Amino acid sequence: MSPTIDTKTAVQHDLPTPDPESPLRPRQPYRLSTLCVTVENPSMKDQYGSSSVPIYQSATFKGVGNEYDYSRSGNPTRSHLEHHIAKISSAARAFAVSSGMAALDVILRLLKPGDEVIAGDDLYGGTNRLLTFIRTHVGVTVHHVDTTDPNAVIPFIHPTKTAMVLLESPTNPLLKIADLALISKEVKERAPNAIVVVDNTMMSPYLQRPLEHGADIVYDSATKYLSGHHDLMAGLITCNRDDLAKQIAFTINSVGNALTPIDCFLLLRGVKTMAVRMDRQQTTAQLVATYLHGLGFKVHYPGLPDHPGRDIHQRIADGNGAVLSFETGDKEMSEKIVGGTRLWGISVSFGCVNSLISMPCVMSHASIDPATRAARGLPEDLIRLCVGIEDASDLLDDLEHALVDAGAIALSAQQNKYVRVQPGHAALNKAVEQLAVGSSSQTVEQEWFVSAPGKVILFGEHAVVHGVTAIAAAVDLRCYGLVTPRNDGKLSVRFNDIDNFYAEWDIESLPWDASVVLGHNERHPEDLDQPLIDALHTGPLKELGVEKAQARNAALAFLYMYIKLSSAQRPSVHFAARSTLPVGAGLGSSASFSACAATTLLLLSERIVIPSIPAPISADHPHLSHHGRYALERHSAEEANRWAFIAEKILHGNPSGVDNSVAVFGGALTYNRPGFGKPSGMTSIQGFGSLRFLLTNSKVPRDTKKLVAGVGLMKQEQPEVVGAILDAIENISSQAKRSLADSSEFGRDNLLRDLSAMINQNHKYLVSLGVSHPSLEKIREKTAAPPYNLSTKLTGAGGGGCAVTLIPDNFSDSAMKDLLAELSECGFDPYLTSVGGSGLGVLSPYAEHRNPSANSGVANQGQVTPPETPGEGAGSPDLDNSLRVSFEFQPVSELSEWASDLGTWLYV
Ligand SMILES: Nc1ncnc2c1ncn2[C@@H]1O[C@H](COP(=O)(O)OP(=O)(O)OP(=O)(O)O)[C@@H](O)[C@H]1O
Ligand SMILES: C[C@@](O)(CCO)CC(=O)[O-]
Repeated sequence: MSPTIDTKTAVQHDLPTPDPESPLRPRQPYRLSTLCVTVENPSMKDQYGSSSVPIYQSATFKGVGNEYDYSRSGNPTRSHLEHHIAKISSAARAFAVSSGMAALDVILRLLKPGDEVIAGDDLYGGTNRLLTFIRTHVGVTVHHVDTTDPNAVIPFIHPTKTAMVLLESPTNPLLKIADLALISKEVKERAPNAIVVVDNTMMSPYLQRPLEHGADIVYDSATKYLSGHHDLMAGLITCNRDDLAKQIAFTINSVGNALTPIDCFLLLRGVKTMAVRMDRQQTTAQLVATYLHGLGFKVHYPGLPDHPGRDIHQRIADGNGAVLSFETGDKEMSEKIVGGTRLWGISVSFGCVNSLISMPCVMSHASIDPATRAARGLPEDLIRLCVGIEDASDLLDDLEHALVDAGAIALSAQQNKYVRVQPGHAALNKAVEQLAVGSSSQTVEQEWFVSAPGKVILFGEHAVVHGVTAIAAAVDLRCYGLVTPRNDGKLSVRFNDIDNFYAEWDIESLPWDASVVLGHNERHPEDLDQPLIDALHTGPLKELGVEKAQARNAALAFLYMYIKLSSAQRPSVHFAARSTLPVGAGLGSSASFSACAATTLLLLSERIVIPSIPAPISADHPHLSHHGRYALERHSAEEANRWAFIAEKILHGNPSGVDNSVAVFGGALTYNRPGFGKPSGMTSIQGFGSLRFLLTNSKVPRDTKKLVAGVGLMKQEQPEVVGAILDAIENISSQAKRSLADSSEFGRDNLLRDLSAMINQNHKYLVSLGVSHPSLEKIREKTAAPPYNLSTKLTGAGGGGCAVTLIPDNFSDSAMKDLLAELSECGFDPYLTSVGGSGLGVLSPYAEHRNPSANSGVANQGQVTPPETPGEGAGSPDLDNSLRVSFEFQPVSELSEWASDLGTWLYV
């Protein structure tokens, strides 16, 4: 028969040491976190077995000679609490009073006139105030000494006069450590009648139990960690000595400051979660202390390796607590930081589940006069942080914002992190970010060369703006972006493809003040910063007339991102963009331009970084597999895509995001815009790469922004008609997605036949949306005519631009030649393209990856014209080694080959 456990007997076992279950396997005493949550008092069983201690909200109790008669003297809820507190404090007796100060008051009433008290010099302001009162009103002498140094205490210990030594460890707010054990021992030896009293509020019994280290009385402001929610005031006194307990009980009863029943209940409830709260709070406190310390602030926290007294603390306490303080070196700056946080509440006190920030000298310690504060080494600029249970990242983020806003830290481009701004430079704040060697903009040493593909949309253009699935793929035509240092305080751009446009600006003349500054890790909000756009139009772009709309828009997108991404460094650079794509022809030139501009600026501001070169697996194993594909990290690609989308918003008005996603991620994908109540994002399609397409540029200029807006208006005016068209296009995209996914089962011929039919169908719907053009219809007509019999649709925004024609596998070379000739005769530009290639790429910055034999100089020297604008590029320190001239003057037909010859490209 298996042994049965007599639960009734088990329940009656007193805590914390239940009887052993067997002599061979003795049970351990419960750990403190178990004790905290286990509120049981075997001698006070509840008559109904209530799970939580009832509130005996009664001033009096009936009867004579019973245990309770009047709540000032005793109350059952309070007895429960006191029993529980004694249990978790290694104490024989505990008393609950109305506040921490009430607890100290009760303790100080043990003193008589003529007694001497030794107290710390870094005490809580309230403690200090009460000590001053008893000094002046009771005739007690108080010696304030540095209790963190036992040698400073010893000379003040008088064998008969010293009646009390008042200690606190760690001290508040400087977190100084007192060796409670050593001082208790010294006091006992030198003044046997003196009592050692410890204020344990900073630690709570969970982390430190000074009675175990020789203290006679310990008190806690239970308003702090014990209750944990700043919803009650309470003080606790614990001791192991009967004589002291009797006197304390007498005082509490006489004075009438015992804790009320409801507060006893709340406090008991709080204590149950104390261990989990404190664990979380001190873990985060360690992170915060490490963060501030890493920035270069003087931080006071026993968890830091260089904290004085750390070893002593570790011997006495079980943790470092959740209060820390740090110095900024400037009181005004500290005030700004304290006022600048949102999550950290400005409040006195500590120990709450919510994080608090304060300046002790103007708040909790304001009752100590400034001279005394100075004498005790309490810095006026000290900020105290009391860490709560919020998400650590949110707390750090909030603090970082406040530090940045107050000018206490600034972004270091070299180190790619925030660093402390030395006090005195604080007033420069924003300017500090611009501080550079010799000029207000930062010196840049490196060139960055990037590229991104254009795209062809096979199904779903326009409809994708309104939530329909689009299917698109990267084409083998790309935009290239090159950023070159100038270092003369100027910023310049050249857009070769747009009338060889060139402009330059003094960096300081840019409208910095119009921009809402983003933190280093902060995302751009969904909406564009319209005041910045307006300021760019009326400022740096003012000179450009309406006829330069294309260049104006491209410059606007670039300057907008430059201001948003570079406000900390303001690098003096030249940005050049060139494309092998036709600009404004529906092949996503704007998205690939946007991806290039965004990526160069992200690299310059070090918001994205190129991963270090992996060690070769073996001498003959190449560093980079897949021709550099997947060498750029996913999160860098996502960041580049987010910023490319911002630029697209400037260029396009209401982009769906499909173009920039293809420009960054490459390949072929289905794309759904978020915000339409269905799954959004992209999925890659494998079968697309084998398809052949002919792209024919009608060369009819059009404006994507206007075309997209036109469809939007039509949808507003005829919601049902447009809604039905959108549904039909969704059907086509979904079917195409399935066919492409199943192409192996489905059969190649069937796939091509189906796709052809869907291309024709999709085009018809685009015609009904009003985005075709006679030139596009002519291309369709030519390609559909015998002997070609091909299917063609507009691609991209339509209204002109390009048409895409699907080329079946069996389409002969001679037919292709004829078709190309025919289209060219009509004045169109046909391109045979392959799709599904790489997305965003960065020319590897590592010397090992550069091709030493590459002709980085100008191809076909004879054809090259040197820069026309006098002085243009004068700021470039080292044009000989720069790619700039070669890049800008390379014939477009050779651009792609020249770029790939330069070295290894790292792709998304
Ligand atoms: N190489 C480039 N240099 C500078 N700006 C460029 C370049 N390529 C594109 N742009 C900018 O993008 C604009 C073209 O965007 P638009 O959306 O009209 O065409 P697209 O992106 O080629 O077509 P779609 O969006 O239909 O695919 C240009 O007017 C210019 O502002
Ligand atoms: C017309 C459109 O669908 C494609 C432009 O290339 C617009 C967009 O998706 O942003």
